Amino acid sequence: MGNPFADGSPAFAGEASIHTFYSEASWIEGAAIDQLRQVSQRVGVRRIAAFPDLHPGKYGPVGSAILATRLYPHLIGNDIGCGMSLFVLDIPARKLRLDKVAERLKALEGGFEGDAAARLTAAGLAPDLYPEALGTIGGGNHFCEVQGVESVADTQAFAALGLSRESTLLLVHSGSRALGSAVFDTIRDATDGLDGTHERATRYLRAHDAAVAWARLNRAVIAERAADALRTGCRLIADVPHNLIELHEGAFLHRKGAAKADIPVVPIAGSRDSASFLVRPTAAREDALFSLAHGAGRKYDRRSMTGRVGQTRSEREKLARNGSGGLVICDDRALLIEEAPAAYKNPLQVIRDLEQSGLVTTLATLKPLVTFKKSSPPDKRAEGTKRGHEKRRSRR
Ligand SMILES: Nc1nc2c(ncn2[C@@H]2O[C@H](COP(=O)(O)O)[C@@H](O)[C@H]2O)c(=O)[nH]1
Ligand SMILES: [Mn+2]
Repeated sequence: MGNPFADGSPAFAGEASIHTFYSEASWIEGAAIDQLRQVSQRVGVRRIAAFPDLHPGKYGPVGSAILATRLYPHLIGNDIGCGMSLFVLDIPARKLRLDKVAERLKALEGGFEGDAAARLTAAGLAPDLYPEALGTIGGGNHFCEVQGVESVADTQAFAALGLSRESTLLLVHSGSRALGSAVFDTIRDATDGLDGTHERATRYLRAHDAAVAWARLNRAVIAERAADALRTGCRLIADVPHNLIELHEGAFLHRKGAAKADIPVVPIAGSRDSASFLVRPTAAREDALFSLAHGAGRKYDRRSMTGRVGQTRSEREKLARNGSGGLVICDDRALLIEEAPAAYKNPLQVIRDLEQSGLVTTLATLKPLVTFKKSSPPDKRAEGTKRGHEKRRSRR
């Protein structure tokens, strides 16, 4: 894999500088580098930071932060506000029986039975803003994962967060569900981006901000539901969105699969069969556009996973477990294959590159114990989304 920007120095293509934070050892697809170049040549794009989880996306590079004087909703796509929230559960890992945890987490399959409208209102959102979807994980690679602590690199900093080797963590990856898609639908024709002063841009940004807040609340409700199912409590350690737009020095900072790094600690996901990490962003890094890798990043796209793994029954059975005895709950065979650990890059290399670039120090390495992935048949998924859109449209 060619890596023309491996030294971390800016390369210029068009007007924009591209800073990369990955080494030659990282797996970077040529198609992702092509996307970086294309974005760098777009009107108003000033600076780009690209991380070791970089991979090609539908509308642009995933694993990158892009500063532009023009607004590009397509760089973010439909899952506005998607992110990772890390919680600590009020139960030590040694007390967990994984088969029981797996059984109980199946409660996440259904909808949230609490007062969604009240939760939305309390979060400053309209009570009728997709209450039916609140607290649900969604498909794709969204997940809710119970994790143990594999090792602690900075005991003091870890303890300051109220965490120890004994802790049980819960990592929730989800976004704004059908709300984000509906917001994106309103702007889908704006493939050349928008002038930020235009009224359409203002309207999009208002709806975008609501979707970001909705996604954050969604992760919190998912965590509460998981903790309830496990008959315990939970406390937030960090909520870190990785698909969003923020204002930065009068320009638009687009993060697509790039974690916000201007917060104290950031979870970086691996896969359901590899380590995830809790890191501390080192300092305000303007060159990295105050961002970090958000995960391992895809090595193979979903479609190309079919045929690569899960060919035999025993291979499929293996996919429902991880290498260290952890469990995976996913009754959708296609999803199990599309999201197999082999679909992802090596998260250790991602962390090595971030550390070597001076962007993070690692606090702890976390290991997957039970991974819950939402799985409803594809026809139901499409139906749910369509229904959501129609409902919103009729309200407008
Ligand atoms: N700990 C786990 N990490 C996972 C799992 N499935 C995917 N992943 C990681 O999350 C990011 C999310 O990517 P996004 O672009 O869709 O936001 C991905 O890069 C993987 O590293 C899992 O089951 N457990
Ligand atoms: Mn995501």
